[in-house]
Amino acid sequence: MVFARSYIRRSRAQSTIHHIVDPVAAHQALIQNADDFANQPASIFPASLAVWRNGERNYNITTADHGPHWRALRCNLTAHILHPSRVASLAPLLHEAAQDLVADLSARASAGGGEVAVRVPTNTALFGLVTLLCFGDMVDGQHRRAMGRVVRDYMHFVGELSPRFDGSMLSKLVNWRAFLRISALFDRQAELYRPLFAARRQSRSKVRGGTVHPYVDSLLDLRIADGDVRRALRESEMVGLVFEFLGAGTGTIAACVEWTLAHLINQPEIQARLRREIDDETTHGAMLSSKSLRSMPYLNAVVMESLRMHPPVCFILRGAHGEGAKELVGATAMPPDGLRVLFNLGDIGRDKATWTDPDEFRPERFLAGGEAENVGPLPVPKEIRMMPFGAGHRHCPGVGMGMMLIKCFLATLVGEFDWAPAAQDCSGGVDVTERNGFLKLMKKPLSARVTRRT
Ligand code: HEM
Repeated sequence: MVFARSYIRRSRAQSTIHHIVDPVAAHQALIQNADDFANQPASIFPASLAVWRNGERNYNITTADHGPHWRALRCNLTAHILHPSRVASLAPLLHEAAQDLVADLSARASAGGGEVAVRVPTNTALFGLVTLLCFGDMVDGQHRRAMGRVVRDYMHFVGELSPRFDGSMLSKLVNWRAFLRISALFDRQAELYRPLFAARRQSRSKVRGGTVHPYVDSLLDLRIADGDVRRALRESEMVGLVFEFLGAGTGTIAACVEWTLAHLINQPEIQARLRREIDDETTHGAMLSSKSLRSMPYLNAVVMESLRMHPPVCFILRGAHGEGAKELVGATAMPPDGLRVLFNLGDIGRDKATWTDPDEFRPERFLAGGEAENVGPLPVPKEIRMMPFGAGHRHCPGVGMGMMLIKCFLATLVGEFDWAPAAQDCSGGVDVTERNGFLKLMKKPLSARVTRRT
């Protein structure tokens, strides 16, 4: 009986989630008390799903505890594929992927009377690019589509499950079907990636004349400390890391592109101003270098405003320890696994005390003289005003590549097409209602009327 009562108390404390919805509290937690807020809670979804059936933990960077193992994995990513010099040299590949998307949208528009759905083709183009960055050019179309389906289904099921899952045992039992489905997807990814690991182990042929250094090569070469020895990564660890890479670099960017186009359709004067900047920077259809993409202030302002209003990752969940954390969230006890603290990135970006008319899409606020002139994609140590890429020790390592991809795709799409509402949206404008799941997506996926510019 005593055991039962203490178990109930413990599981209640563990399933309580403390919500942080304003930038000041987020700053106190993630910057001022960064060490206390450096982990994901061990027991909660999706970390709990990271345990394979054989009991081996499927660590990736997101689920690894703050410490030497996490540092080694994260440094491997940032020192190789995400190193700023490598990212800058990828401009031709990004241009190629964006041009493939233009061709795909043109074909779809011709077949669809001038109207296109944006989400699926954008995701497809991005997935092709991240697959190339991950494995090189040995993945054929069929294999790539199968991998894309697994990533998409995973995000769908996790998005469905997240709102009704609180990490408790009861919740696991109630949702056992969803757990089995997700577990089957883990098995499927392993099946799909293993032959590619083997092929890359056998031959390290140059990819695109040496411009691309596949992520998987760096994983094969990596040696991590394990007790007294240094060892190679296990295949199951590589599967988790590859899956993280493919997922992180696709849906988030596609979501931001879709949200931004929706606002540009609703506010044609902003679309026209952005197009003028693009036309001034490049001749029609020519490649934009990474330097050009960085030096277009209005493009940057449009992307920042979109990320402020609709951060593609809706929430960050942290497992917090320490007295500072307890005080900050007003908890009376510290559960053995730590406190669960959820940061709502959407609410933080629309905080009324921080932003003027936060629900208005107004890119000008990010230009010189605007209220957010100095705000960048990552918070500065002094304050947080928005945090679409997170903050603190675990901020997104893909911020540089993410910003460059979003800008490249948007500049290409706005330079190549005029964007107008689809027939169904002509009177009321595009509906920008949000749906929070694994990602913050448009509740009604964007369809638009596109006209190719000549
Ligand atoms: C628009 C694009 C992207 C957005 C909005 C985004 C957003 C985020 C956010 C909010 C986090 C959690 C940060 C935190 O806990 O403080 C995160 C983590 C992460 N992101 Fe991104 N991300 C994007 C693109 C990318 C790309 C392109 C990659 C790599 C290819 C990437 C890899 C990761 C990884 C590995 C983590 C885990 C970091 C850790 O726990 O140490 N992301 N991202």
